[in-house]
Amino acid sequence: MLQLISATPSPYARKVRIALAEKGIPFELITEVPWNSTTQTPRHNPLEKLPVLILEDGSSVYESRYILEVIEAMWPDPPLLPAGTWERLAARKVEVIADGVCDACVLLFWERHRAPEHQSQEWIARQRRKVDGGLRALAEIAGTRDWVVGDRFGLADLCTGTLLRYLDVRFPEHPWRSQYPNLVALSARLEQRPSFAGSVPVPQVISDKVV
Ligand SMILES: N[C@@H](CCC(=O)N[C@@H](CS(=O)(=O)O)C(=O)NCC(=O)O)C(=O)O
Repeated sequence: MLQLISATPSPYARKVRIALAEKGIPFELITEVPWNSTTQTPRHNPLEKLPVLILEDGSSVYESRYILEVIEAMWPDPPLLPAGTWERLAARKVEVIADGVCDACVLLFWERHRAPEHQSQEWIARQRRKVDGGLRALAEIAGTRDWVVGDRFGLADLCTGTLLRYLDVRFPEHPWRSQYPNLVALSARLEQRPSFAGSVPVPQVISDKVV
């Protein structure tokens, strides 16, 4: 059976969990804390990051964007990408923005884990700008349409939804809910999907010293 190495707060792993669930593909969920020395992740990804999709032949696929491409190629129906070239590229651009905001959140999270005297306020401000700028761009793209790109659920919704709920876990004080009512409505709609309801992110316990 397919296996997915995941972590409870991971927005990147949630992207894959949702994609597999939307396509009805059964898989074994292996929940890890990649920050602890006990993690198995490095055995399957030389970059030591999850998510990692372990295929039936034991080979491993990593990097969420690439994992989703492999899933789309192996199990094309229902498609998560629009058929038209430019709509497909528009969905990929939304993934770039959403992943970039998640990346900035991760950097912010770890900077704040440093002792106060070692935290760089300039670095924190820089990551915060990326989060704010990315959210602004996503709110503009999403508008008040039912779906972020195209006329049905797809990759752009999957990435935007996972990012928004991740903010609640890693950046709960961010005012996006008061800034972007259209994103609040989109998130609420997406979280009602069984694929989202079955993969709600929660914080994890990190026992090792990471930074
Ligand atoms: N670009 C990667 C990012 C994956 C990533 O950063 N994963 C984190 C876990 S989480 O932040 O998603 O919860 C990780 O494994 N980090 C371990 C490490 O960076 O060594 C993807 O999209 O898959």
